Amino acid sequence: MTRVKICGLTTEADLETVVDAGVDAVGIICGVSVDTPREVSIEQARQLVTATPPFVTTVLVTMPSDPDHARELVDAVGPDVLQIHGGLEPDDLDHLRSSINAQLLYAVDADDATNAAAYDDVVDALLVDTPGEDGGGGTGKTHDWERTRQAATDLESPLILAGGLTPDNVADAVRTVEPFAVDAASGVEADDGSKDPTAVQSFVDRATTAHRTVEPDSSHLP
Ligand SMILES: O=C(O)c1ccccc1N[C@@H]1O[C@H](COP(=O)(O)O)[C@@H](O)[C@H]1O
Repeated sequence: MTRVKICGLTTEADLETVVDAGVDAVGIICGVSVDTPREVSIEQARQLVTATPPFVTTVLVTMPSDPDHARELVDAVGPDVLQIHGGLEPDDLDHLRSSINAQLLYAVDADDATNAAAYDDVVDALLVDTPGEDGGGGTGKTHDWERTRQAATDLESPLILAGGLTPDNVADAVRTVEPFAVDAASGVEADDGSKDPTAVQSFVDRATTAHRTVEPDSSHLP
């Protein structure tokens, strides 16, 4: 079954919303070089990680200036997984992975998914996203899922599909790409930026049942 991560929690109310909906992982954004309403302070990130119940994976999403910066954030926040967006080289990630007490996930640009192979051996999972020009995520933009599916066939690492996923398109995305997991930030938010309970529940339900959903057969209709 496809796993679900919901990203960009900023409050304990968001945490409760997504945990109640049955997510597998929660994303907390801290230390990014782009302007985003989803970024929290190190202290808030640590509190959200601490408040997360057992059996829910905590993911620290960051854009470190260098591997030392990433290590400091992991030590301060204590997540289960570190998700890196931005320009670290495979060698940097290889060293980083062996020196942190967390698994490592690297976000690759869907426009450059062939580049993912260079990172395949040095991370625990690859996330394919539709980043902005500044390299950050949370753009709410989808990409060519067929191309991502093709790129994924050559990869050993579990693939996490991100970029513009919503309750309306996630089932189609799962059936097209067949990812290990899906990840959404902006597509499940209310107007005030909080995680919308109805949208989050619908996203989880549709992502996890996508392969069971049979499209209505209209071939017999005139
Ligand atoms: O969400 C952000 O603001 C963000 C900022 C900087 C790096 C990553 C960010 N979010 C990640 O972007 C993708 C997809 O977001 P969306 O669903 O298109 O809004 C997701 O992996 C988030 O973890």
